[in-house]
Amino acid sequence: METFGSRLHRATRDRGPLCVGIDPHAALLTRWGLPDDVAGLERFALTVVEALAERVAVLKPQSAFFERFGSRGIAVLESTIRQSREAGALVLLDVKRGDIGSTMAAYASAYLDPESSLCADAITVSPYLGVGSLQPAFDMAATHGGGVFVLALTSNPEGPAVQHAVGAGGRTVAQTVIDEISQVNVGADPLGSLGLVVGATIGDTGHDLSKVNGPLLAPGLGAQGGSPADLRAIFGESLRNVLPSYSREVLGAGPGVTSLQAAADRAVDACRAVIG
Ligand SMILES: O=c1ccn([C@@H]2O[C@H](COP(=O)(O)O)[C@@H](O)[C@H]2O)c(=O)[nH]1
Repeated sequence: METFGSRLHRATRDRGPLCVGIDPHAALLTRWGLPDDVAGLERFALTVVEALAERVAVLKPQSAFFERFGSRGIAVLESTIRQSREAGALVLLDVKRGDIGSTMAAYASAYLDPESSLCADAITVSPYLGVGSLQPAFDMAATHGGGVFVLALTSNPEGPAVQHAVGAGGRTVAQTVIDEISQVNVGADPLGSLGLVVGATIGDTGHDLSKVNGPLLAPGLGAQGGSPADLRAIFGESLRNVLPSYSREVLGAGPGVTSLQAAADRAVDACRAVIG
């Protein structure tokens, strides 16, 4: 079985280093001329899939925008995941789960077990209950060739108050998360399957990402003010492992399929110019 790290490495080599978020904001539905209801949600999500799933390496549905429509929104999320994967994109479900280990095992079944209708290639998780509490998700990912992206240095301005706090050992909370994930990825080739989320807006914080040997998801590009040029200062020599992520910047080009494709092409070209 091919690991997620290997599949992601191949996808970004073949399609370019780009993740596009599927974030059906109410404002975007309106801008696309769609109703803010389940029918609008479905049209929006499946238009993005039609435009981009055969084109970009990774699609990242934001679960919150589907959950807000209840069970019918979840049904749209299921079909969005399934159709994206069938068309060849890797699906990173941005769901930011994190809980005590026994509950985490249920989340892992929901999102990383191929038997589940919500199974994605990878998910985002929060390490706030301790990186060790995420072990059931790491185990499920390893068993089925999935991936897990752990929040480390998030793109929002509130993040540093927690993530830059220094613990008893003199390391920041974020560096502790980075180091624990780095240990799991030791020796993985070409890339580990455990990734980190490091925002494109954070600037040079002095955190050491050099040993991660796993994918570094960089949200915050475009709408939040980050640009591909900012990635160099944040990631330094780890730049080759960065997966830049845009949502509103690309989605704002819709509803036309060709306009969405052109926006994604512009984004991947800008990222390639920095990452290679
Ligand atoms: O640190 C983080 C972690 C996740 N996100 C998510 O990425 C997208 C960003 O959307 P844009 O429209 O490109 O701003 C969104 O789903 C966030 O929940 C993040 O922004 N920062």
